[in-house]
Amino acid sequence: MSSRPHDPGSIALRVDQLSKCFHLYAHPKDRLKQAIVPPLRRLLGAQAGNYYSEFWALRNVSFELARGETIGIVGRNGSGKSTLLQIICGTLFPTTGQVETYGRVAALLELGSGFNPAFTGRDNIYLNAALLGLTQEETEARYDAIVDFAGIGDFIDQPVKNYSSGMVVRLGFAVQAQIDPDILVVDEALAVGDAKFQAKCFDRLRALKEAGTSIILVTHSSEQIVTHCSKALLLDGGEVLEIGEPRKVVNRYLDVLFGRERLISLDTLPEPRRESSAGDDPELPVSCAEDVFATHPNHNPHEYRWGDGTAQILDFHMVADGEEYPVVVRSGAKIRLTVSVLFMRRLIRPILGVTLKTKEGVTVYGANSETLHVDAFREMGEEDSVAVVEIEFSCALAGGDYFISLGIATRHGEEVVPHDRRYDCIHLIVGPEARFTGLADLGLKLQARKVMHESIA
Ligand SMILES: Nc1ncnc2c1ncn2[C@@H]1O[C@H](COP(=O)(O)OP(=O)(O)OP(=O)(O)O)[C@@H](O)[C@H]1O
Repeated sequence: MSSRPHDPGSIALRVDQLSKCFHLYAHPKDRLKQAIVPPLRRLLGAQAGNYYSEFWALRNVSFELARGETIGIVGRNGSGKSTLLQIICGTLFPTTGQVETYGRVAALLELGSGFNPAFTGRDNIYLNAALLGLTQEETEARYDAIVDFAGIGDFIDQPVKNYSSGMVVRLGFAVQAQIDPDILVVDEALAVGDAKFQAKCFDRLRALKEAGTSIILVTHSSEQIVTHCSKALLLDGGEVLEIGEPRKVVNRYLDVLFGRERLISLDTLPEPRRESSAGDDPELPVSCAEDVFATHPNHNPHEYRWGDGTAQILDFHMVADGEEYPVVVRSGAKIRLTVSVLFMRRLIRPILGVTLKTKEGVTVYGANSETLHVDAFREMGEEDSVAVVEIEFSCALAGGDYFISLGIATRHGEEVVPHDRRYDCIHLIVGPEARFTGLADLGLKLQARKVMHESIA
């Protein structure tokens, strides 16, 4: 681990081939044996065995972070996120590999990290700031801003042990974020604060980023990753599974969380059998025999598709205000989507899901045939049959780009088995709309009436 005051160009952090091995002891006494026996045996020239088993929490992790860049780190519980952060912050040593940081590193790692519970909030501010390398004068200059940001009122003169967990996080974030660090590490701690405080923290993170601070954000929230990060890294079993564009990494993370991992990719999905008993019905706007999904204008060529292929979403037809496959949709238009699903094998109680997201990946709406209690769809799934599904919704959205995802899955107990997931497969462009601001049209009604002075009297 090395920390340098000047950055070579624009790099704030370089993690190179980082690995961390923990020694696990089956019994506490094995730790003592390990400290004594192997060194003795080696001294006597004998072969020395070990009393522990090795556990690699991180393996060959490499990435770089530029100045002003925000990286989101995601992964299941136990995937190695905290271990990585601790090594970056210098509180844990790597087994092999290197971390180079350029400038002052501040970290909000866990509740109250760095706080002495017996001291008051005020004392802890000075203590923490000193640990982060600030002089007494520098801390005094920032003191009011820190207290103001934390917003914990008179509690600032109480010992930290009397604080609620939310108050500890507030003070912790206030100190770390007001000292203008070069690298700020935020580990899930923000999840403890209330929504208003979280919004305030993200405003502060935005200001820091603009001033050149690089941020490492560990969170289980996919939305935070796509909204706040310029890139993301997915850890699984201590290894980097994916790094790059946040939306892509988050999609992969969702696979890992909900889908047992990607089973069959788009390129290797088995060809639908053309002799499907359903055949093609000229009365239907969608094909029931061939996968022609990608031939339509609204198809997104960058869709992310995976599943085990035992059911396949073959085709879609979209109409908005009577126009087929519209280039631009009017805000408020009625959209009708017809989708065909081919069951290659018998599936019990299939579920069809629909999600609509902004281009940044924020979910606007999501529902499926189970949550909507569409009993008719539960009965589908006979081998070689095709289900044709009609979906209708009102496009009450602000102008902009949106993506629709479709998915077909079944449930085996708690586990969801994905058969064909087509993330972001349909691109929807909503035309500009001046009636409202924000994301969705809630149909707000505003009425006014004039009340004359006489009628008040
Ligand atoms: N000191 C330790 N000794 C032994 N094993 C450890 C130690 N610290 C962490 N581990 C193990 O290393 C793995 C990675 O742990 P880590 O806390 O980094 O995961 P994480 O991704 O942060 O998980 P979470 O999302 O639950 O916080 C886990 O299997 C954990 O049990």
